[in-house]
This record gives sequence, C-alpha cells and structure tokens, in this order.
Amino acid sequence: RPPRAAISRSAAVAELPVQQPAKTDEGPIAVLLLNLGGPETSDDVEPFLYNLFADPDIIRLPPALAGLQTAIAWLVAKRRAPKSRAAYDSIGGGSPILEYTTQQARLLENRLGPDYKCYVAMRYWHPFTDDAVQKAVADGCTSAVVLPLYPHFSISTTGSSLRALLAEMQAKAPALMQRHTVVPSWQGSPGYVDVVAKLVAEQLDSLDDISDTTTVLFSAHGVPVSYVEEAGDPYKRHIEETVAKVTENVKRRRPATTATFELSFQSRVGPVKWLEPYTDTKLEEIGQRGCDSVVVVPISFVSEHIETLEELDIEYREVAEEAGVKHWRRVPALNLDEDFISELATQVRGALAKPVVNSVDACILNSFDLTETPVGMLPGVDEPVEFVNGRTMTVAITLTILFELLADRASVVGLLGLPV
Ligand SMILES: C=CC1=C(C)c2cc3[nH]c(cc4nc(cc5[nH]c(cc1n2)c(C)c5CCC(=O)O)C(CCC(=O)O)=C4C)c(C)c3C=C
Ligand SMILES: [Fe+2]
Repeated sequence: RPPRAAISRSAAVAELPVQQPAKTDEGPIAVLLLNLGGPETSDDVEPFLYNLFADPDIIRLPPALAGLQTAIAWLVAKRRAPKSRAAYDSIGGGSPILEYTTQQARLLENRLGPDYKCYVAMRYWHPFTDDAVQKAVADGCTSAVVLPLYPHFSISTTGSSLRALLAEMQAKAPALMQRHTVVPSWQGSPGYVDVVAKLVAEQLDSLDDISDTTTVLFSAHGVPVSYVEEAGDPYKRHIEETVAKVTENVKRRRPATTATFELSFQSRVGPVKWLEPYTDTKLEEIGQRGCDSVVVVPISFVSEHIETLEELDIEYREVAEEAGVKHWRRVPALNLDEDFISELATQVRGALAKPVVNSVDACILNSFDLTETPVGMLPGVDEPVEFVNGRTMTVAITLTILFELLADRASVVGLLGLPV
C-alpha cells in the first residue's frame, strides 16, 4: 500500500462534489450519523455477525480467497454466534447501541435547530445505511453532513461505513452525492477531549480517600496489527493522540493526582495478532504490581454496548479483581452527556465552515483509498464477484459441513487465521 502522500484521487471520482452543503428552499441539511449497529434480540445475533464478517473491510482476505468471503462469513458467524449470544444475553439479550444512537440523534437535532435533520446509518444492523439515505431523500434533504460516531478513523469502521454510504448515494441519492461533506475523524477535538477528561476526573475523585495507587487505563477496541502495519490504518495513531490529550487535560484538572495513565486494546477476535497490550493482560499486570485501584476508560466508544457492559464490566472486572485490584471504576461512555452532544453539534457546524471533504477524500486523508477494489473482493465490477460468491458459497458450505463432521473445526479456522 502506498504511503499517504502517494495516494491521490483517481480520475474515476475526479468529478465528485465540491459544493458546500447548505439549507435550501427545497429541504433541510441531513446529518448522517454513522455507527456500527448491534443485534436487538438473541435471534438477531447470527445474522448481525454474518453482515459484519461478510464485509471485506472487516475480514481482509487475500485476493485468491476473495470469492469465498460470503461462505467464510457464514461459517465464522455460525461458529461465533453461541459465544456472542451468551454475551448479549448477559446484558439483557441485545445491544443498547441503537437506543443510545437514536437518542443522540434526537438531542443533536434539537441542538442544531430546524435547518437540520439527523439520521442514524448503521453498518451491520437496522437502520442500515440505505434506510437512512432513503429517509433523508424522502424528507426532502438535498445536502448532507456525514458524521461518523467513531472519533478515531479505522478502515474497519469509518472506512467501511463510508464505502457503504458512497455506494448508496451514487446509486440512489444524486443530490446528496453532489452536496455532502464528511467529518473524517475528531480524535483531537478540544470539546471531545474535554468531555472525556471531565468524566475521568469524576471517577478519580471517587477514589480520593480510598487509594493512592491508581492506574487510569484507557481501553480501546483493537484492530489486527496488519491494518496498521500493512494497510496504513491511522487508528492506533488517532487513539494515542486522544490518550495523550485526555491525560494532559486530566492532570491539569487534578494537578495533585498520583495516578499513572496507560493504554491497552480490547475485543480481540480470532487467532491473528491484534494491537497490544491486550486489556486483560494489562489488568493482570496492574493487579500483580500491587496497584489496588483502577479507572478504566472505554476510549474508542461513544455509547454503552456489549464491549463496555459485558467485556469491561463483567469479564475484565473479574480479571482485575482476581489479580488483586480492590477498587474498580469504569468511566461511562459519552452516551447522552450534554457536553458531548454540544461537541457533535460543533463538529457538524465546523464541517460546514470548512472546505468540502467528500467521502473519497475523507478516506484518502486517512491513507485509505475507497476507489481501490477492497481487499477481499475480486478486481473488476461487482457482478462477477456476486456470481463467484454464490457458486463458491455452495461449495464452501458443503466442504465446511464435511470438515465439521471429520475434523476438529478449530484447526480449520486456525489454518485460515479467521476470527471466531
Ligand atoms: C469503536 C471501534 C471499533 C473498531 C475499530 C472495531 C473493529 C473490529 N470489530 C470486529 C469484530 C466485532 N465487533 C463487534 C461489535 C462491535 N464493534 C464495535 C466497534 C469497533 N469495532 C461496536 C460499536 C460493536 C457493536 C457492539 C454491540 O453492542 O453490538 C462484534 C460483535 C460482538 C462480538 O461477538 O464480540 C464483532 C465480532 C473486528 C473483526 C474488527 C476489526 C477488524
Ligand atoms: Fe468491533
């Protein structure tokens, strides 16, 4: 993959929009809030996982295996579903991500006023990107601001969502295609840093009379190391920027604090190497070195969901306590915090005051070229890929069932390096 400076807009998208979105007599400005989505019920878990693993920006297969993407997604979703379902069951059967995102959209719309309408566009579960775009068109919106609810750019999150959005706008929303601007990432925005620091300081205060050996542990969702080292994903750099700025801000707010500040990565899936240190290993180390209190900060998430409510609050809390941590605090996600909603409004208004950044440029700014054939897709137009996928799916399902019958399947997924 070429270094960032070498990537330029391809001729195919040279005519993409440079028009600033604006309220027109025809309709309000759409604010498209991009997020991942999550299953609402136990029955949704497997199809949700299928949608996620069928995304070539999530499982980046070598070109030789590209035609197997859907079959592999089917296999991996099927195998992961029981574990995943149990996790969702432990937090009430589904993810609260839609509820929080819908409320965030409503509060943001109130904050922005009548010239704007906010729409939730989820990547892997309802309401999908196409639902959001269709709604905006039906409401008469002729321009849009695209705001990913991911402060840090990753190929696997914002990149993937922008790919889906671009395809949808190109096919069905020419006006929005002509007139949209994107906030590519907002990892260092003063308003964002400030609201996270405020929430961290509140948790530190709750430990004031109890402990003087506190570690503030920022825990970010991980990505495979290959995303950063081979594909040039800026995600790790973005996370590190936020952590440095929040740490500085907390120290300014609480100059007497003796806490130490560290970073780790959670939610690893599958056998490949992900960004390290892993949060569970880090928590063990913190307990073992005699630190008796920990403040965990879910740094890459803007609302509560499975990774905060189950992985951090249940699984990792237990790991920490077994390692000797006596006082566990978890900073809430940003959720409906008023300062956070103000920050979202600042991002929308800021985007309108700056030169237009269309979906392709937003990715190029982050070393990711949306106009290239995604890894995991065959070069060329979509149809042959679909055709190959359909055929190979049948063959692969048959092979999989044979494998299931004849072998320990862990060795099958291990061989392919797939997530389960
Ligand atoms: C916030 C940043 C996120 C990054 C980066 C990310 C990368 C990434 N995720 C997976 C695999 C899974 N993610 C799952 C759920 C999930 N992930 C994020 C965020 C990021 N993912 C969110 C907001 C959610 C939704 C949570 C919910 O409440 O529903 C899941 C499903 C849950 C599970 O079974 O663990 C999987 C699987 C990969 C492979 C990846 C990078 C390549
Ligand atoms: Fe994830």
